[in-house]
Amino acid sequence: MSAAARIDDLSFAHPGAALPALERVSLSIPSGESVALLGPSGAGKTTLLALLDGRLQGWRGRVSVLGTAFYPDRAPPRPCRPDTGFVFQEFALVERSTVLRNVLNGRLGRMPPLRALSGQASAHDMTVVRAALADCGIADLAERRVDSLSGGQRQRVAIARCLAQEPRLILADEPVSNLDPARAGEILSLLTGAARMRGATALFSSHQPDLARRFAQRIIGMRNGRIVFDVPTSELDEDATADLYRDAGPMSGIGLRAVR
Ligand SMILES: Nc1ncnc2c1ncn2[C@@H]1O[C@H](COP(=O)(O)OP(=O)(O)OP(=O)(O)O)[C@@H](O)[C@H]1O
Repeated sequence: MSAAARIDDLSFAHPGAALPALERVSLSIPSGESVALLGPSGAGKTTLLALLDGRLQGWRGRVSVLGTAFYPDRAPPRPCRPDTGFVFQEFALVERSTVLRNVLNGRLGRMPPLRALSGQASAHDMTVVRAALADCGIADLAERRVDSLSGGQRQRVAIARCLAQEPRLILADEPVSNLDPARAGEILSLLTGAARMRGATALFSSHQPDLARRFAQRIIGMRNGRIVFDVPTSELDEDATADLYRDAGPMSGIGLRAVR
């Protein structure tokens, strides 16, 4: 199977940071699979996702995403950007705008520049947006303002916006850490199911090994900026997972963020 993303011997330190956030990382994300990134706070999960999203510069090593090589001194070429979608933990929605408008924003990267500037959606854009709303179970919320929605509904909007972009690679940074366990399962089921239906690859980070096991076909464990294991879910070892979080300190708690 071809790789949706490939990283070879990559190291990266955030500007001004004393220690590298990623150290000698090599991995390959198989095309069409759902893959989970596990690891305590500060392990480097967010940094790895930002790298694959083309937002980091100044790294050492080799990176290619969906067959396009990235370079450490420049942003990825514009035409390949809409192929990667990102779902943020904090949703990153326009709160005072409607659900429909937010999901339509996912189409902007697919529109010709002039149409994107004027926000004029084509009939095809609307068809894709309506399908994304329906797949995420929020068609009936289309005209509601985002600031009137619950956390679970907001995350559905964020996923619908990402799907409207028609990405081939979906990156999600702790997409369920703000949700209760039942909602968290629903949202991960939605995210990985929608990716599968579209033949897209999904890579999501999580602090919850049980959810990673349920929804990922492959699990990558990280600690201190390094990959500790990278295995099919069926081969995930309980002890290896426990070791990942052992003595990780108070920063490893679910939902806690590293100090930036
Ligand atoms: N903007 C930044 N500037 C300096 N250091 C940073 C920055 N962002 C992250 N770091 C550091 O890089 C390391 C990796 O952080 P990262 O956020 O990638 O970890 P994480 O595994 O995603 O953690 P969490 O689970 O808390 O989100 C940490 O030591 C963190 O403090």
